[in-house]
Amino acid sequence: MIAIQTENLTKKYKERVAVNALNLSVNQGELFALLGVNGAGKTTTIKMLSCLVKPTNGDALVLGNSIISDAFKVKELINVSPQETAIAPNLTVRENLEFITGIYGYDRKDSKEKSNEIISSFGLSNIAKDRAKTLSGGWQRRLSIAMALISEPRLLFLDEPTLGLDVIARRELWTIIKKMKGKVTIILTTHYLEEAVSLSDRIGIMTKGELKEVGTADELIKKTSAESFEDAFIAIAGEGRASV
Ligand SMILES: Nc1ncnc2c1ncn2[C@@H]1O[C@H](COP(=O)(O)OP(=O)(O)OP(=O)(O)O)[C@@H](O)[C@H]1O
Repeated sequence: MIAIQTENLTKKYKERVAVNALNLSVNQGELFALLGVNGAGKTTTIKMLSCLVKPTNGDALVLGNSIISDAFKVKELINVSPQETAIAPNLTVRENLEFITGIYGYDRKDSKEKSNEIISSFGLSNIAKDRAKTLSGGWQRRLSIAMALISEPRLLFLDEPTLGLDVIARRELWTIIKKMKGKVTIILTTHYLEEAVSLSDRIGIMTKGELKEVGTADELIKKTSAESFEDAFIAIAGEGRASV
């Protein structure tokens, strides 16, 4: 089953083409990493697929629903864990989770049950009573991803989930993300190449708004006759690098 199928998906900001006729297919249950240098069009792609930005041309089907004509349905099926965490700093960890269950209409009993389930699966028990603002960056990201899963999305966008985290916090989040694999389709954007290699089933590399290559890390290495994934990435994405 296909989770995402884009058809010439395009976004222009005045004369600037942010995403150019993107044709991408992502399978259900897949963890797909979308890579590219700054300005390649990753965030714009995610914004269109999550119905935050309207395409200029083309369309995309998310679990069979058009992001243009069925945006309401698409929004019910997806969730986004944004780059900037979406937590309320003055609420405790549990209150943050219960705030979201409230938004999704859980009654008090179900809300408690759902929050307990998430607290347990995300290892948040010891900090459940702590205010979110007192948590380290890694734990805030973990809470933010946990909150995005409350609506039980079939498709989850993780936009640079480990940006700025230390190596240990990053590895801990990888473990959390690996546990989610297969249960929910995940689109991950990251600038950490080893993160994409470690977590993803397939990788798509964007350059100047276009999808240049798609494949497993090994396939991309072979295709470019590179010695490492980093070399393969540079060979594919390097031409899109704006001069500084
Ligand atoms: N709201 C906007 N108005 C005008 N131009 C925009 C807007 N959003 C993005 N762009 C432009 O579209 C292009 C793609 O940007 P986008 O943010 O999608 O890239 P990205 O791959 O996510 O980059 P990064 O890795 O830096 O987050 C860039 O040239 C950017 O300047």
